[in-house]
Amino acid sequence: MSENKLKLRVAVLGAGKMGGILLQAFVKSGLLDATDVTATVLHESRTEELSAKYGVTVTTDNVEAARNADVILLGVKPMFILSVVKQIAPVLKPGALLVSVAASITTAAIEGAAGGEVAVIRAMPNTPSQVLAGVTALCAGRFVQDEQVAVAERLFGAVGRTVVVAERLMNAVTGLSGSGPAYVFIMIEALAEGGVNVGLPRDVATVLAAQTVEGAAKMVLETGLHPAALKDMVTTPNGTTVAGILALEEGSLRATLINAVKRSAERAAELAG
Ligand SMILES: NC(=O)C1=CN([C@@H]2O[C@H](COP(=O)(O)OP(=O)(O)OC[C@H]3O[C@@H](n4cnc5c(N)ncnc54)[C@H](OP(=O)(O)O)[C@@H]3O)[C@@H](O)[C@H]2O)C=CC1
Ligand SMILES: O=C(O)[C@@H]1CCC=N1
Repeated sequence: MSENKLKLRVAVLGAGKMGGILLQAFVKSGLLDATDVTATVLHESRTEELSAKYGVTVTTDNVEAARNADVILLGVKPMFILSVVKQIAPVLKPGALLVSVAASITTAAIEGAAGGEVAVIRAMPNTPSQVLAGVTALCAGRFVQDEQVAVAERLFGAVGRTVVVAERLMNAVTGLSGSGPAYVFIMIEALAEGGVNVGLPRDVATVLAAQTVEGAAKMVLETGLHPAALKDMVTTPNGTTVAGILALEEGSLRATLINAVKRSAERAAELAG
């Protein structure tokens, strides 16, 4: 594993839900040593508990955390990101790479806040990174070298899949895979509820629902077949599945999911201000 390590110092500024998941996953995947990672949060009262939880130093001092870092992962909410970048700009090492996971905020806005020719990569990861099954879209700002894109691909590649997209597509990515785990959790919860409704114990129903979602997703990714072709393989003429599909169509599941992605992407565009 050690030959696969990334020997870089990483500061995670804003180790909340997404930042915390990523830093733990980078260490869990073996890519980073915990000793090479520092993290910050806003509230001093949380630092001790989070240091113990994450196994890395956690403080409230963004400037000290950023000072020696090769990669600075910005995990604060979109509305705070530019003020954090302005705060750390004076201490950035030459060649330091800023990686923002904030929805909506452009690389140009972050470059502007940094006040110079700073390398900025915008990333949109998702929470399944916690179990190394995430997917992250990346796009590079104007001052990013190819090797820095490769570093970001190694970081996020260690916790799932990566895709590189044009920056104008990042809000669309946010609407699909950034927010998407929440939609799927709701679907799993609802499928399990359906199982309970027809007599299954809840724990069994939840395992059946979650494993069915994982298995179906794997078939799409591993066979390369169109999802509709895989759906047809399940659907026996005059059988049970087509009866269930009729209920889905009556409930407009497709239109509802299409709308969910659209509304989330629109909200990402709105948050950019
Ligand atoms: N949650 C998700 O699934 C995803 C989130 N994102 C992006 O990740 C970012 C964070 O979202 P999320 O993790 O959900 O939110 P959280 O509120 O869980 O995390 C934000 C963290 O930032 C910390 N923070 C706030 N201000 C500062 C500051 N000035 N300096 C240092 N740390 C600070 C907070 O500290 P404290 O804990 O003390 O309050 C908190 O830990 C957002 O920009 C979001 O768009 C991207 C992809 C997916
Ligand atoms: O809800 C949000 O704004 C963040 C961005 C993508 C997922 N969570």
